[in-house]
Amino acid sequence: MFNNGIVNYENYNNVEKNLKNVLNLANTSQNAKAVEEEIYYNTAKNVGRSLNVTDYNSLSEKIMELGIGQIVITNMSDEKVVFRLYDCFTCSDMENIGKPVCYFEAGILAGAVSTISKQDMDAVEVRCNALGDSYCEFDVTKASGTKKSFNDDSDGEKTDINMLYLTINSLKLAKSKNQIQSQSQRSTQDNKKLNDALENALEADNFNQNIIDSIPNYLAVIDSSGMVVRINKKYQEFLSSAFKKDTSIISLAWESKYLEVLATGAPAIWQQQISGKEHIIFESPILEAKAVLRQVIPVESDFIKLLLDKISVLEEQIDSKKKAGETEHATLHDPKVMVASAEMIDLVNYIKKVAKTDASILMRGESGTGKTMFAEVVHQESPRSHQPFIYIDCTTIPKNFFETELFGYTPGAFTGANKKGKIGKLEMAQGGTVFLDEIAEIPIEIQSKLLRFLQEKKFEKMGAVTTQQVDTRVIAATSQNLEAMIGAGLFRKDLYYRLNVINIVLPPLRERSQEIPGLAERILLQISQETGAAVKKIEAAGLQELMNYSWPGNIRELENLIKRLTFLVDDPVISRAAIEKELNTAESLNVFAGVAKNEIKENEKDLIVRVLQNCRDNKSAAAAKLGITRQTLYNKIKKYNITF
Ligand SMILES: Nc1ncnc2c1ncn2[C@@H]1O[C@H](COP(=O)(O)OP(=O)(O)OP(=O)(O)O)[C@@H](O)[C@H]1O
Repeated sequence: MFNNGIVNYENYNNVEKNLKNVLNLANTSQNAKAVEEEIYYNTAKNVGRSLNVTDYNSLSEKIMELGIGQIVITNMSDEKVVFRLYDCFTCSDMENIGKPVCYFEAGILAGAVSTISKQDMDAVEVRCNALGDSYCEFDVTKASGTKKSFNDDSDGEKTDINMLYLTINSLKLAKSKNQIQSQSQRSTQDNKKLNDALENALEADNFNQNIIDSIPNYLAVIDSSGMVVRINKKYQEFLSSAFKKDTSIISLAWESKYLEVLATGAPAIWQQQISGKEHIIFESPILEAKAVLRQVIPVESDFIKLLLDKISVLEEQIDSKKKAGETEHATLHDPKVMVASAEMIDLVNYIKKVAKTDASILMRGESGTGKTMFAEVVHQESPRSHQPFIYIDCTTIPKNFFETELFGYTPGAFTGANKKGKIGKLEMAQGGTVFLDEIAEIPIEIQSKLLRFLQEKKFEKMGAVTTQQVDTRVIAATSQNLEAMIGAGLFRKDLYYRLNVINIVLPPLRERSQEIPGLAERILLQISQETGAAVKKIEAAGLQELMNYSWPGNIRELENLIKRLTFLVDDPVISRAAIEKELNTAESLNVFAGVAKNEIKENEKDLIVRVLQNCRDNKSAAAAKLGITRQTLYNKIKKYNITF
């Protein structure tokens, strides 16, 4: 037993012993490490089963979604499936240690293939980064019956699944924490995803006390005032006296970073010696509940040692990059694409991975954040890159023309139709990619036809009696709130789910202001390459000014502003004063208006309000600056319920 926050490691061993007993493995001839690997393997196998994947495509997507890596099947028969796993979650950063270590991944694949093939399968890892290979390879074959699993025990299975999900989520959080240079640079999008994942894992079981009790880590929930409002059995066992709900962490003498975690929304992870043994303390936010989930994980198992090794490798990498003062770039085929923050590098690496699949993609983000540019990146990075990429701006197609634009028509399909008929854009892009920009504009009647195309790759031209099949990948983009449109009956839910197989959210520039210096530098370089003039620089205080600005027009607006400044400023260095002036003057509003004219989208209301304020509510002046008619401005004021 312990006090002053000192954890007695013996109890963790007891928990582990119990687990081993459940598995009936403790008395076998296998050594302790093998037993532990077996536990993780079997636990992961049950998770693999519970993924309920029905085919290898969905398995591939699921593996990617869980952040485990990217699988490729290299051999498949009734007896055996061989998987290669790239970017393996466990071992991708490891050096050769002479033995395979990915029993986690092996278990997940074994479980998932068991579900798909409807027979019990086991996986053996034959290649691994930890064996000196550059990827992992798993042979998944019919189970011999020697390995144990929890299949017959549904409660056990559920418990394992929760344990594994929590562990995976913890690892992901720990990993991402260490991959990012500072908390301030941390992507809100990532934070949200990770937080959601954790919350889902918890909420799925209503944070049931039985479940937290079954987790062999010490677990507690701390509320925003520092009260420990929940604690699991394992943790309780370490306290010198019985735990009473709502005890403050100070009185328990726990070192906690709950205040920092709640303030930043980012998890805190550190290592601490407790009772002479190393432990990982991991505190992550449960934002909805304004609470912090604290886990104490003994650093005794090989599993945690592997994690720590990985963390230190990542830390070293980050340090050396910082020292070198480099900005890491994800290499892309298109040199125009600028990626200048850790967050965007992660996103680009993800885009490169999903590009290799055929799944539909939904790009989301405000106008000017790069949806079109990154849709092209997906195409260029995909095996379809030598086939057409066709851009369709759905805002420019009249309602009645959507069907013929997308699907085409046969000769004489309607009065006035072209005698030769018309090939639709989906057919034109055969073998390639169609990018549907502002998909929310597609009328609901056409949405069902598009849905069928996404499901079956089949459609009928207008007026046709035969069905056609074409192999075209669809990428869609929207700056609209599709969920609200579904609620209003304007967008089909099934189409939304179908498109949303892969969801890429491009954050607005104001949320990635640390990218601005890098972006500005590259824009200046690009201008110099285009004009042949010397590359200009921006004064440091000027960059700060750019970083503080809210960029309603995002990167497009930044590009326009910098282009304008390079023409206006003769000096080789663009000063803060020039930037300030440009951001504030009527000219900058005109640039802004140039942006606005093309971008009457989600941030339109904000834009109109700002321009109206700048024009002191003079609607004629505001309409002129926005590049729209007075009547259109009135319509929009009414539409958005703008009051003065
Ligand atoms: N990462 C980037 N690197 C370089 N240029 C970029 C980047 N992201 C966006 N841009 C540039 O910003 C401008 C706007 O990008 P893009 O047209 O792709 O945005 P969008 O989200 O599709 O906008 P809209 O919704 O208005 O169609 C383009 O000129 C594009 O080249």
